Amino acid sequence: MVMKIASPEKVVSITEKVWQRVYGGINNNGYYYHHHRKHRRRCSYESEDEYEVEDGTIQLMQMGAERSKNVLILMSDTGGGHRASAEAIREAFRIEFGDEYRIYVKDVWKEYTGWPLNDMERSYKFMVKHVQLWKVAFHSTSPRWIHSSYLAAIASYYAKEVEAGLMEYKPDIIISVHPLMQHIPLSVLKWKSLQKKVIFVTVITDLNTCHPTWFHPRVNRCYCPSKEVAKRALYDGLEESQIQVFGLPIRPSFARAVLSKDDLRKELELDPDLPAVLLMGGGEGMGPVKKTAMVLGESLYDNDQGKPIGQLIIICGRNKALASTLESLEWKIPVKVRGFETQMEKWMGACDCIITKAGPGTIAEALIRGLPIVLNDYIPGQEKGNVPYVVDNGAGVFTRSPKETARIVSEWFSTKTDELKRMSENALKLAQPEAVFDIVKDIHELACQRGPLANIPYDSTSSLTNVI
Ligand SMILES: CCCCC/C=C\C/C=C\CCCCCCCC(=O)OC[C@H](CO[C@@H]1O[C@H](CO)[C@H](O)[C@H](O)[C@H]1O)OC(=O)CCCCCCC/C=C\C/C=C\CCCCC
Ligand SMILES: O=c1ccn([C@@H]2O[C@H](COP(=O)(O)OP(=O)(O)O)[C@@H](O)[C@H]2O)c(=O)[nH]1
Repeated sequence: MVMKIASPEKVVSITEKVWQRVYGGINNNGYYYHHHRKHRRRCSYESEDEYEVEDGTIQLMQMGAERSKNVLILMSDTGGGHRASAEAIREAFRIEFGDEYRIYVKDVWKEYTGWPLNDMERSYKFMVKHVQLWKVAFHSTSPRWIHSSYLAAIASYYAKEVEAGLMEYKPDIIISVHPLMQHIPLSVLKWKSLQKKVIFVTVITDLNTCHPTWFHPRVNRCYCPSKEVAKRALYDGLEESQIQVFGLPIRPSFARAVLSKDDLRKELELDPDLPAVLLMGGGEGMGPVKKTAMVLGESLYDNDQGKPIGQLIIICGRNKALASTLESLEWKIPVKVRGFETQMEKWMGACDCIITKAGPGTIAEALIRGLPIVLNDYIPGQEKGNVPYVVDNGAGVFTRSPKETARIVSEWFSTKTDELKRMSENALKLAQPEAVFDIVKDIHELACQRGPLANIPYDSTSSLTNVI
């Protein structure tokens, strides 16, 4: 590309200003712009004419266009699914766009605000342990006037803190992967007149019966993992143009890695021949894991032949008490007890079926690996609809009874191998491994449509109040 530049001195001084504004100085390599053109997907709004320096303004805009865009992903560790989706998005951005985007995954509430926002993990754990309490909280906050007024009050109370938290990362794009992270940041952006400058999208991580706090009419996009969720979004007042249905974002290691079961079993030190069932309960090791493990320990042992017909892998997530209890037990069959695992794709890839509570992340991952699913529990509200999603599509069964669970798995491993195979095929039909890539590409399109990066007036002190 040929650029028409008024004078080198002028370019350097303007460039310095831009870099100072954006990063607080010139970049390390002394590069200004179009040094990263190798990437095929860069926004294509640059043209020869646009580089012509009529005045400083155009030049400033183009420099801005060539810096990395800052993407802030808002999440909270209420369960393991929001972080898993946030990490999936970060990784997909890296794979697709290299250093064109700089990604921050943050729980801004926890870092910057006070009670109750900074304590959601604990409150959520407490409420789902007392499941009736959660049920009441979920359903009583569903009407829009209730949650909107509640969240508006919190937004005004913590406006300064939220503003500081958001501005710290100077986001060009904000992605929320949490149901309680639409209203408050969007209110703050509105108050600061930044709504037209910062792209705000929601990536919903519930497959069906999600809470209406996910749907905010002022988002640029709302990515729904299923048609059912998209219908709810429309019903709640979002426009069709705001909605995209790609699937639930799952870590690219699930979608892209080619894994051989034999190799994985060797690597994970599992029995190479015995069919394997994976038992888990989300990131927190919730649900009837212990009881189910104990019954399975008996039913996967063939007393007549005096040998096991299957092996059991139990992933307890962050539930350390569960892991240590299970480790202390004696087993007749091969059993592996693990804590929080970071390479879930390997454990799932080594197994033949899975038993889990109806967590959307685990379900979507299991579908990609073609694992038939026994759902043994669900959290009322947001996880309830995941049960028909799996069962009606023939990818699994639901039972709360550990005995029934053990019977089903024993049959899958002995007399009903055909059923196991059929369900595995149905699971693969439902899987959407490319969803996370479709989502980041669509966000990239939005960024391109927005044109060269706006000079968002983020001040290095991280508070906007000084500059607007
Ligand atoms: C007028 C009477 C009102 C009575 C309300 C009673 C109490 C209010 C207290 C709490 C509000 C509860 C919020 C309900 C909306 C939650 C929306 C939702 O779907 O949340 C789900 C997430 C967890 O994510 C899910 O995890 C699952 C697995 O575990 C699974 O992965 C699923 O896919 C995920 O979506 O829940 C939360 O994050 C809940 C956080 C709980 C915060 C409690 C804070 C309590 C104190 C005050 C409330 C402050 C802010 C909330 C504002 C509530 C307004 C909606
Ligand atoms: O040891 C573990 C246990 C769980 N997970 C991941 O945590 C997420 C759990 O999300 P889900 O929506 O199933 O349930 P939640 O934990 O939110 O209740 C899934 O991506 C799991 O693969 C993980 O990475 N390591």
